[in-house]
Amino acid sequence: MALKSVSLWVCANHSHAQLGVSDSGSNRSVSGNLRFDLDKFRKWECCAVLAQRATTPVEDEKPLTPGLESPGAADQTQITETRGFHNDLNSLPRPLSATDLSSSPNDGSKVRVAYQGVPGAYSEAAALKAYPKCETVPCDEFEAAFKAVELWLVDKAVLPIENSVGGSIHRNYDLLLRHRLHIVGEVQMIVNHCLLGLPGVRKEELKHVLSHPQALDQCEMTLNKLGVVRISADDTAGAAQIIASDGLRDTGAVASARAAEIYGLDILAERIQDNSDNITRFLIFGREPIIPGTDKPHKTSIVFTLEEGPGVLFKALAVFALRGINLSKIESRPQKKRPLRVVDDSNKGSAKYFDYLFYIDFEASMAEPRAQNALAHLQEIARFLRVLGCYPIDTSMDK
Ligand SMILES: O=C(O)C(=O)C[C@]1(C(=O)O)C=C[C@@H](O)C=C1
Repeated sequence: MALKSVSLWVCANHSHAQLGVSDSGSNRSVSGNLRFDLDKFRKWECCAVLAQRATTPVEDEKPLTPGLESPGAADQTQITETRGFHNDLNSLPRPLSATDLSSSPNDGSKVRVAYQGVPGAYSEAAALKAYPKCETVPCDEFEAAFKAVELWLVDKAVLPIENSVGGSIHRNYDLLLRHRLHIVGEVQMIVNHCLLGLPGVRKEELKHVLSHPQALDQCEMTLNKLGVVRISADDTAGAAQIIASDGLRDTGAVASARAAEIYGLDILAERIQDNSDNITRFLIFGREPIIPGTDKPHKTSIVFTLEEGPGVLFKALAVFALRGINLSKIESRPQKKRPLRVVDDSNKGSAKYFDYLFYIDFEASMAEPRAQNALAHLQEIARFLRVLGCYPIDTSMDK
């Protein structure tokens, strides 16, 4: 079976997306129209070209069946013939559909996913929740995970963005502006912290507790009762690893039950978080935006800045209220006198000064006209506006 290199391209046009496949082996290319209104999505998401490489067994190619996308698509499909094209319908590739454009199968079996921390970190568990069969790739810092995606070392990165007790993790919002990645999904997870110690150690013997600062904050009351000194670590599982490798008998770690298993520690106490509903929301970042649908509830994340003046924020928020769009998150961050390097569409960075950055998550898909109209309206008011991503809402916690 001959393996040939196939490159897939999508080019958003005014009222639809042009989509094509070129096959370097036979030097032929096929293009067609994807019946999907990408026009406004493209404008906001800057998805002028989505490119992806695939290696496809040529014998597996299926016949081209115009009209797969929706009734009436057949009359819009064009086939461009180049050298070596033969008129055998059975050997033609089938048209790509919007679902083909997500670069991975649903179980994530071919996906490499970066996360910050070491094995056993909650971020790794979040990556496995999003892509159950993925290969997880530990990174020492958030930024390393962003770079790993940009450099094609991994396919995705899963990073924490907010916690129901600790609030937002702004560092990751800042990194989003500095890197040209897109939010392609979210994962919500109940985080049940355990107190871990070396085998045989009792919790009364502990003088110090080591963990990620967010985890220490989430267990404040329990740790106060224990009267231990808190020490910050890069991540929860990293804390467990240090205790195991350094044999620290007077030090415990706040980490997951899985970290206890991996590093051979005892679980001295379970569910030690102050709030039993301790939920962390993680975002999945990818190189290309996903094509938003309307088949399931979607969320769109944006960041914008406004001119100084009375009522400007009120006007900005009204663009959503007027269209009945629910906001699930709003956050402002002072940026005064702090230049932010923002990467533009040409991938060049420039230092910009903003008074405040406003981050909003709203519950609508960019495929919906009301969302497109709201953003068109917002752009009239905003000095800077970027769509960070449009992605399906993780409803698994609601069940
Ligand atoms: O340290 C970990 O295990 C992480 O995945 C990081 C992190 C965070 O940054 O919020 C993730 C979930 C918990 O809220 C605590 C820590």
